[in-house]
Amino acid sequence: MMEQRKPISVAEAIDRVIQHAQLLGEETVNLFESYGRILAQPIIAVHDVPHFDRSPYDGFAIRSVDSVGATGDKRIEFSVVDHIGAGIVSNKILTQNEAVRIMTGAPLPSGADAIVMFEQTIESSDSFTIRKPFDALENVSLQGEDVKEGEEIIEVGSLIHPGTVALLATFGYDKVQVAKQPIVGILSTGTELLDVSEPLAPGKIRNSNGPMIAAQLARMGISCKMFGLSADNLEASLEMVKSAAKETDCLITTGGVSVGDFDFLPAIYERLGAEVLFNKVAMRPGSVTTVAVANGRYLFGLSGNPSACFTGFELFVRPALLKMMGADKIYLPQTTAVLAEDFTKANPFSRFIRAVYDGATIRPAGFNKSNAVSSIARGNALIVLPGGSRGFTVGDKVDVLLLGVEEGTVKWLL
Ligand SMILES: Nc1nc2c(c(=O)[nH]1)N[C@H]1C(S)=C(S)[C@@H](COP(=O)(O)OP(=O)(O)OC[C@H]3O[C@@H](n4cnc5c(N)ncnc54)[C@H](O)[C@@H]3O)O[C@H]1N2
Ligand code: MOO
Ligand SMILES: [Mg+2]
Repeated sequence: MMEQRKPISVAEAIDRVIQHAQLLGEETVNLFESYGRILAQPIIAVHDVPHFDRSPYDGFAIRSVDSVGATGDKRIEFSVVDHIGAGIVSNKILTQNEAVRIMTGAPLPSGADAIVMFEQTIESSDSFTIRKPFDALENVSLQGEDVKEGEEIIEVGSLIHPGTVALLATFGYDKVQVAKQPIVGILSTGTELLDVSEPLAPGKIRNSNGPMIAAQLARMGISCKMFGLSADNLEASLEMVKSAAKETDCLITTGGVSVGDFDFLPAIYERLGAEVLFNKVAMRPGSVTTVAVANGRYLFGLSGNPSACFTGFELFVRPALLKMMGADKIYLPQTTAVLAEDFTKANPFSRFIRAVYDGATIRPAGFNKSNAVSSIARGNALIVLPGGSRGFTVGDKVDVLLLGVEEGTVKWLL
């Protein structure tokens, strides 16, 4: 008789998965290769930024005391004693009514404490006049105004994005300590599967899950080992899973996890002596998603149905891999949006609907069954409807999970 599987909630399933994440350790990479990695050391300011007082404008550096009393009728004149651009240090010490012609980014000369913009002067050959007094430190970019030495600016576990790279460069990190990345394998099971380049044949379909998961990993900056295809044969699949698992921290299989006569993953987990964390989740699609652990390695048994496979990756594989790298934000970004289309179907389980989100409203991305591939391609987000609900209509506020931000919008919205 067929085993009865007991569904657990999505939250419980995610919890069980991430509890088994083992940290992978650290490595050093070049700054130029650090984008997208997880920071393994905090960024602590090793000096003030900027580390000297500087001019934020093109103009003249003056002593503010010399500008006292300046008006439109009683302009005060300064004589220009030096001329510097960014990167040059003036060796002049300003005395009464002297000024240095100074460009944006250049250090304030000794004695100077204010900057007059070109636009605030009337210039002659070696002098200029001003029509208003300047306060001490007026128009000065002060040492440490951006960052103070010793400040912790970015925490361990942060994703390195272009701004992080700029900060690392500022402090002279040409090498960066980052978390090691997991070695992830992908094995697509199914006698019906053809390689992408093969011509269609009766009853056969091309393997779309394997390349899709490789791209989902690539979106996280993680590469993978492709173990190809495995026909539905218990002994052969068992050998492939065994040898692939040996080479990986995390092996993702697709297909063969349900209750069919040729669904061999449950038997494979048993033969491996793997601990099955769950084999039924109260969600659609992806209810048969199975996660097991053997010898400290993850075995993700994602459903063969493309939409279920996609969703299983985003909900379970993604946070597990991020946790292995010590990342601090392991879950998909969430928001709420207004439904732009009725969704009246009942939701006995939590439902994840591939959807198109435009920054305000959201609508299902077309044909939305578990076996759909077109809606994964059209969608950029997932609508999340709670189990036990039904009858959502236009205008209802719904929960949304965002899936990557590679793509922009068609229109400028502000
Ligand atoms: N009696 C029951 N039947 C089914 C149940 C159930 O509870 N009782 N669950 C259904 C649900 S829900 C899903 S989802 C599927 C899951 O099936 P498997 O994970 O075992 O996957 P397969 O049977 O191998 O394939 C399902 C489907 O997906 C296609 N497929 C498989 N691999 C790929 C691939 N790499 N690329 C593209 N498409 C793939 C495959 O041809 C099948 O059409 O089971 C239901 N049945
Ligand atoms: O696991 Mo199935 O995707 O619930 O449709
Ligand atoms: Mg099956």
